Amino acid sequence: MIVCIGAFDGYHRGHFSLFRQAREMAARAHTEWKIVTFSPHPRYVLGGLKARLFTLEDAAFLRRNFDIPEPLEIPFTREFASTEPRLFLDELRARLGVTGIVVGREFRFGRDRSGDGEFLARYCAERGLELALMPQLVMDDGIVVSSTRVRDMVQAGNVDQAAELLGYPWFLFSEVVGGERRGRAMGYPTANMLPDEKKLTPGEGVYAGAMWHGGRWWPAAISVGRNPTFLVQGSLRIEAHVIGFHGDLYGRRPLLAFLKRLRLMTRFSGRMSLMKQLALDCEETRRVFDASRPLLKVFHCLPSFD
Ligand SMILES: Cc1cc2nc3c(=O)[nH]c(=O)nc-3n(C[C@H](O)[C@H](O)[C@H](O)COP(=O)(O)O)c2cc1C
Ligand SMILES: Nc1ncnc2c1ncn2[C@@H]1O[C@H](COP(=O)(O)OP(=O)(O)O)[C@@H](O)[C@H]1O
Repeated sequence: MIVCIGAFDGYHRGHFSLFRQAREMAARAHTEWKIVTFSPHPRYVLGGLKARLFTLEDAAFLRRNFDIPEPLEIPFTREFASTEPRLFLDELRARLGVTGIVVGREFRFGRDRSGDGEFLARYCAERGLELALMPQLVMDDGIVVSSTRVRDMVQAGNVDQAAELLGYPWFLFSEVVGGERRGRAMGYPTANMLPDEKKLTPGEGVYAGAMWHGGRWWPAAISVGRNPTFLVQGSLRIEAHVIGFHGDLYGRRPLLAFLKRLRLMTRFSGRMSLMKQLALDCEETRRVFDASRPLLKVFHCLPSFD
């Protein structure tokens, strides 16, 4: 068994290069490969990580889509974090029959983060295990691909940049719940997406996006904000006007993909000026949606209903 060890908050282009390597090593050795990961996310337990890029449901969808085998999820606690690296690997070998290891070069694990590349090289050489220490992937513009970087981009509203690092648009699955029913009266009904507190929220603003519903993609103009035109201290909401759609979404759990931020949230003088702007937002959303069709094709394993 070839194991690919890491924290994995969803999967980005850097992870995919690790998986390619693991797949190749497994094929050469006529064996299988598997991700070994930790749950909850180590940085959530040790501090620093408040919200994830992707929920466990999102990650399961990504694995189906990208043909990634079911991972081994090791319960992560503070005690576990101080396991001797050698002990951790001895147990993993006994459990899975490990013949090779693939990790990112910057990966550290175990007591005092002493399980580093140097340790792994020694451990593997002494036991005849194959080891691949993969360098961090760097984009053409010099940006280093990492989950932290993608999280920062999504939180800053730079979802188009995030998509470049991920290899697919950042998305969420969430239940559609009722709102104040103002949208319909303006001619722009919006599906209110129930936020998941474990998942991060994109920066406030208006986005061009796409919703997968009823077996097809729809262009969706998305608002992430507190409805400042109508409310003084509204709560943060994610809502999507699905362009060209007429029907009921309450109680559904569609996938909403974020393609590009179009503008910041604005407090308009009234509903007429907001409606004028919404028409422009929808026009721009259609344009971005049409240009993003190749990116959406990356998702080829979508549910036929939701
Ligand atoms: C594409 C889009 C852009 C929006 N932009 C703004 C905005 O700039 N300012 C604002 O106050 N509300 C904005 N909204 C939110 C509307 O105020 C909100 O959809 C409306 O109040 C309906 O609320 P309801 O779902 O509770 O009926 C936007 C909504 C959409 C779909
Ligand atoms: N094109 C559309 N985009 C989004 N939701 C739509 C659309 N057409 C119909 N709907 C339905 O209308 C609801 C939103 O209407 P809206 O008046 O904004 O009500 P609410 O305030 O309850 O969200 C959605 O949840 C969905 O069921």
